[in-house]
Amino acid sequence: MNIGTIGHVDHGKTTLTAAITKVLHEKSGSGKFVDYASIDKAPEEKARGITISTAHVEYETEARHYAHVDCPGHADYIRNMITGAAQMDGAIIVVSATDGQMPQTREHLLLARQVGIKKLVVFINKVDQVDDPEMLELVEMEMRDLLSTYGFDGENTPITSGSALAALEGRDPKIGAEAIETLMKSTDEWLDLPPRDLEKPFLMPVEDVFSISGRGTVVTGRVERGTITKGSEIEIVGLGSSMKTTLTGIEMFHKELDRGEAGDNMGALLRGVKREQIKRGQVLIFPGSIKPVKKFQAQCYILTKEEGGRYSPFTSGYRPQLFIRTADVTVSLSHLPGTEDADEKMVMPGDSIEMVGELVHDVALETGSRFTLREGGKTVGTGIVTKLG
Ligand SMILES: Nc1nc2c(ncn2[C@@H]2O[C@H](COP(=O)(O)OP(=O)(O)OP(=O)(O)O)[C@@H](O)[C@H]2O)c(=O)[nH]1
Ligand SMILES: [Mg+2]
Repeated sequence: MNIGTIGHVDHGKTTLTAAITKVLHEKSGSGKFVDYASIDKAPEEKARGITISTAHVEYETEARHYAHVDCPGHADYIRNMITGAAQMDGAIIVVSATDGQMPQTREHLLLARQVGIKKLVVFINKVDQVDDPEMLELVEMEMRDLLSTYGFDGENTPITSGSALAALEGRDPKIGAEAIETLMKSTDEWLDLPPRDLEKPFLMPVEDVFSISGRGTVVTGRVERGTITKGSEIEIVGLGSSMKTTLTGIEMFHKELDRGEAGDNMGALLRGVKREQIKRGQVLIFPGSIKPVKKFQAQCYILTKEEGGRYSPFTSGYRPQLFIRTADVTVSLSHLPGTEDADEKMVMPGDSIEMVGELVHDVALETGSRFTLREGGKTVGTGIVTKLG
């Protein structure tokens, strides 16, 4: 399962990450201890044209194997969560007992919600610095309220209090190692495993279309999710046209097969479809599983000029190209309904902002779909769909 630490700057995300690897390693001998310094000098990676620093560590409880992401700074969290550079199926939100919730606590919760994280666990950190038990209760109560405000189950979300630093330094086991064990037990029990790609409805983006004489039309692409068998009904949607047909053949590496699945590069032979009726950018799907749309809302991150993005701000009506899977369609971006001074309000490079998008052709989008915005051959932003229509 993919998880990560999120929360306000300095609240102890990296210390906690190191502490988890230490406590779990010492408890069972599995995994390996990754110290603070090696997590904090996170390597850079490139996702959707944006450079992000993310540290990946792995550890194991009795129940699960976790791949865990920790980012060095707030901007990296924003970019990571919007681009999905490192996916999180669940998260540990870290909040310092000395400060309580802070602006980035709220911002990360909102983003977590928008990227489709359904459940979180809470770690109230630095309890070694708080003597007043009422203070802890207050932080906990406020966190429950805040979780509910952002659409999580505030009432039942497990909250663990402890000290990541004590655990890392091997002292005060009650607030140290034992608290980490309680926290990990709560992640095992509360966070749900995501559905595997294979279990989702079939989807394959159209990369190329060929006409093979005597056989018909073949579409090539990489299956994004689900499985498909020869003879299945499928639907081809997006870019202004949609139709149903039968998949009469599956070909991989010049071999005829009966079945294809997520990750496969395949050629799909389609019954009664002409080459001109299909184009790159459409998707083959399990019939009815996605309705293509023109209008949507999305949380967008606009690159700074240092990141290779725009030098200047833009206003409502800005029209970059939206790239998703193999599709490339012009989109008009505007502020959400009800935004004050929506006509003049500027979006600056470096902003993370929710906007309305209107595409010139419909595209197979879902909440959680990720896309890139480009202009004049360079990436200017990235986004994740939060709402359709
Ligand atoms: N007293 C005390 N200090 C802690 C505890 N956990 C972390 N700290 C200290 O708090 C500071 C920030 O910890 P980090 O783990 O770097 O915090 P972070 O959330 O990763 O910070 P950023 O990545 O910069 O957002 C460091 O000086 C830690 O040693 C704790 O349980 N008790
Ligand atoms: Mg950190």
